[in-house]
Amino acid sequence: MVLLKGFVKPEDQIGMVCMCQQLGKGPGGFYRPSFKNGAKPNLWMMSLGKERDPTLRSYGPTRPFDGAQAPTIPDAFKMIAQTANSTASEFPQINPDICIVNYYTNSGKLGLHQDKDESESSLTKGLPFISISIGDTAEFLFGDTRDQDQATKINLESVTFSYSVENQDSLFHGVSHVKTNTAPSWLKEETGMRPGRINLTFRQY
Ligand SMILES: O=C(O)CCC(=O)C(=O)O
Ligand SMILES: [Fe+2]
Repeated sequence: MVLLKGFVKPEDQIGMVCMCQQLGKGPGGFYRPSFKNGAKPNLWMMSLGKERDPTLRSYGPTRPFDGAQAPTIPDAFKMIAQTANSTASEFPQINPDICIVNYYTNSGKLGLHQDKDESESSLTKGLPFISISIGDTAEFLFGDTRDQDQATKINLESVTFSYSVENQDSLFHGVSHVKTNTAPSWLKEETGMRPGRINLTFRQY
């Protein structure tokens, strides 16, 4: 995993938040998913490019509960993700066709999991996910097992990182909590963003 601290410039963070606010209110916008175990964490989700079904753990053109199509990934988003990808030069370059946008309220969290819903070919090639975090800082956990106590813990501020997912060796990761009132004040002033954190993961199916 590579962590590029402060990689996304403030004006780009502001632009991304405004675009997420706009897309989030439209068709295919933010909704509160339920997960396989029935959990409904304080998390809102929106899929761009392809629609991800977190219950079935698969992708499709539309989402089952309202038939909405996933909005297109804005070119500006792709450009930022691809620049991060080429900066982390140890990873192969991806052409993202999926972007999962998560909005965590201050009580939001995401249990340790592996991302394995992408195509066999993407997973066997070990293509990276490019992850961008904006807003309040999160405590991010990662490790080789689902055991939270053994996981490494890092703070993800408004930064970006990428991690490689490989078929047999896929990283467990999750968000234990979001730290209240840690977002940069200019972000709130410029966007009116509510307390919480936005995370975008760019993936190639
Ligand atoms: O919010 C994060 O940093 C992680 C998001 C994530 O793991 C996912 O959407 O699969
Ligand atoms: Fe994930």
